[in-house]
Formats: sequence, C-alpha cells, structure tokens
Amino acid sequence: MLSVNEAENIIFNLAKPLNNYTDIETVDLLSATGRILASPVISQLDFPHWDNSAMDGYAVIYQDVREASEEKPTILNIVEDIPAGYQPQSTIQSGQAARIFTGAVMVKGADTIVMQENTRRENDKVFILKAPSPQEFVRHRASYYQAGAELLPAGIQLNAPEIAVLAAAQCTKLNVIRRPRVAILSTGNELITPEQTLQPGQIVDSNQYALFSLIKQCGGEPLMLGIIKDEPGTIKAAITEAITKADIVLSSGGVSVGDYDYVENILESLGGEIKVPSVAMKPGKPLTVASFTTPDATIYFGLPGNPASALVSFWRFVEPVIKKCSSIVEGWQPKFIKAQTRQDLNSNGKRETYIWGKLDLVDGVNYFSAAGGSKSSGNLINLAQTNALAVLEVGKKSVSAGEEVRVLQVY
Ligand SMILES: Nc1nc2c(c(=O)[nH]1)N[C@H]1C(S)=C(S)[C@@H](COP(=O)(O)OP(=O)(O)OC[C@H]3O[C@@H](n4cnc5c(N)ncnc54)[C@H](O)[C@@H]3O)O[C@H]1N2
Ligand code: MOO
Ligand SMILES: [Mg+2]
Repeated sequence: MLSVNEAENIIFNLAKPLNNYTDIETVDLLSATGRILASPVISQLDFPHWDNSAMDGYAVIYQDVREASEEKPTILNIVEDIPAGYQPQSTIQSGQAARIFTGAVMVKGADTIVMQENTRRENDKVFILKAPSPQEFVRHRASYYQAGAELLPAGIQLNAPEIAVLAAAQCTKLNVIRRPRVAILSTGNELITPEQTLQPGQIVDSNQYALFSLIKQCGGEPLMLGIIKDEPGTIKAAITEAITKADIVLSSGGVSVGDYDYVENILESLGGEIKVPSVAMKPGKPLTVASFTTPDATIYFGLPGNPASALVSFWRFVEPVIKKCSSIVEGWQPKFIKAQTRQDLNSNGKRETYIWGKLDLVDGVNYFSAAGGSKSSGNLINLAQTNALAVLEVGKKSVSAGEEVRVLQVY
C-alpha cells in the first residue's frame, strides 16, 4: 500500500494548473473576490497620482521655517486655501504659506507640510511654532507605485486588499482563471436525498452535500450528478458523463472490497489509469485515484463512502488539487502547523492516523482538542465545529496531553 507521502507526490503531480490564456473569463470587479488573476495588471496611473499632503496644516518652504520655535515663531502670510480635490493656483514664495488639508494637492513652491497642531492662526497669518523636518508630511507622486510597472502579478487570489488596489487603478473588468469544474457523484443503493422519506436501512447522501460545500469553499465549480445505483452499467454511464464534463471527478463509496464496490474496475474499463489504489491512512484507506487522457486530463478521486473518510481524503488530497488546478501560484499546498494537544491521542500505529478536532490559538500557542464521541469513520456528527486534523505518523501509537503534534489546518 502507498504511504500518504507517496500518494501525495503522485496525486499533486497529476494536478495541472488551468491555462492562463485559454481557461479564462472576464468578471466585474465586484464579482472578483476570491478569484485567481489570469494576467498581470499594469496601471497607467502613478500612486499617489500627485504630490499631496499627509496632514491638515500649512504648506511651507522648509528654508523659511527651519529655525521656528515656540519662543521665536516664524510668521508666514497665507495666500491660498487648498481643500482635497482642488487644483492650487498659486506658487508659494519665501514668507508665504498655503492652508492645506489631508490628501490635497501640494502647491507649487512649497516643499514641506507643518501640521496644524504646531501652528497658531491669526487672520491671514500663521505662526509656525516648531521646525518640521525637510519634506515632512509630503506624500510624493509615484512613491508607492510607478505607472507602467506590474501592479499585480498573474496567479494571485483577489481578496479585499487587491480589490481596493484594482478599484483605485480603475480596473473594473478583470481576466480571471475559470473555476475548475468538479463533478460529484454518490454511489450506493442505500442512499436517498435529504428530501426523501427515510425507509429502514437507508442512509441520506450527506457526502454529496459536504463535497459541494467543500468544492465551493476552495474555489471550484461543483457539478452535482446525484445518487448512482450500485449497478456497473449505471455507474459506468455516470462516470463517462462526469469525466467528459469535469476537470476533476469525485465519487464517494464503492471503492473497498465488497461485492458492490465496482468503481475501480469501471475506471479501468473506461481507460483510466489507476495511480493510487489505496493509501496507508486512517480513515481513508480505500481512496482510489485514476487519471484519464480526456482533453482536460481529468483526475478521478474515488473517495471512500464513510463520511469522515470522504472528508479527510478531500482535505488531505483533493483540496490542494483543486487549488493547484485553479492556477494559484502560491499556497495551494496543505497547511500543517505544530500544536500542543490537550488530550492523549492514540492510533494503532499501522496507518497514518488523522484525528479531527479543534485548533485554538491562545497567547501565541496553538492548542489541539480532539472531537469528543466516537472516532468511527461512519460518525459524521462530531465533525461539526472541527477545523483541524491531528496527524500521527505510522509507528506512532500515542501522543500524550501537553506534547506537540502535527496538525493539518482545514479552515
Ligand atoms: N473487508 C473489508 N471491509 C472494509 C474495508 C476493508 O479494508 N476490508 N475497508 C473499510 C474502510 S476503511 C472503508 S472507509 C469503507 C469504504 O467503503 P466504500 O468506499 O466501499 O463505501 P461503501 O461501502 O459504499 O459505503 C461505506 C459506508 O459509507 C456510507 N456511505 C456511502 N456513501 C455515502 C454518502 N454519499 N453519504 C453518506 N454515507 C455514505 C455507506 O452507507 C456505508 O455505511 O469500507 C470498509 N470496509
Ligand atoms: O478509511 Mo476507512 O476510512 O478507515 O473508515
Ligand atoms: Mg463498500
């Protein structure tokens, strides 16, 4: 059986970023949050656009006020009032100043701003009570960014700071990478939808919902193909549809060794190359990964049916693949951190074990608290309100409370 690291190498290498030229769409700025920029943005505007004042105060010539003090103020004549948004008309001469406000355009002739608190006003005269430093509180044109340089590179995710930059640069239409299309199908004769009436022996298809939500949260476009009966012909037809429509396909169930576990054989019969037949991890052992030579080089994940196994497999392997396919340049890899466990954690030591729980940051220390209740991979109830998975590598049978453990952050 492949180790988690071996499986990870194979799976992450299968994932190819979507194409920055052909796999793009144009979106409005207000729809761009979370999207991945397809091409670099260059602005023809300098930032700041003009020399301007960082304070409410007076625009002066430094040489005039360099000796100013409370005892010996420099007295200047005010020749103009400059609010923000106004284009100054005068040129300051020695002995003169202009009243100016934060963000207002710097007046010609002046080179320094004296903040209001260091002045006293008498009619059209200002008394400078404290010498400023040269060029103090002047925000110089192009000191933040020079027109023509790269403002934002391709491959970054657009979040609030980038949206602000794009708004300021008046970029209202953006080329972003299309979302990777991820098909989901649930296999199982026992499955019903959440709307149907439960009959004895049936199980509600929660995996389809969990996967839909996970795909959305990591930037993919989910395509729900529904519940598929455990019949080879039906599964084959559904998988055929899924691999033609999607970049990535996720099925759940039917990958173990039972009489109704058909997925692996069907993948092979459709020309899929089984890259990962199972993984030495708990939960998630029967994870089956195949690649197809469809035009989109579809990657197929046969996730185990047990709800916790499906989610853990998703967080460990599928989420990074969706993010890498989305063409994000940095940060698609899983995020592991060190934390102190609040309880003893146990494993049989045979497979890399993932224990779901909650990560808290208290006074700069990360603490991991394992979820209470049954650790069965059939128990989805105690997955609620968890945000992390503690990892016990093969051979590690326990970590005691207070000791350090490696943790995969999933939210
Ligand atoms: N003899 C063995 N039996 C099992 C082994 C093994 O090595 N030898 N592995 C076990 C492990 S580990 C897992 S995980 C499961 C995986 O089973 P499958 O992927 O084949 O999944 P199913 O048999 O179809 O279902 C398992 C379980 O999960 C429920 N399920 C399935 N789909 C959904 C869904 N969409 N939403 C909610 N719940 C779902 C299903 O009803 C079953 O209870 O195999 C072990 N067996
Ligand atoms: O992988 Mo199964 O995943 O242990 O329940
Ligand atoms: Mg099974």
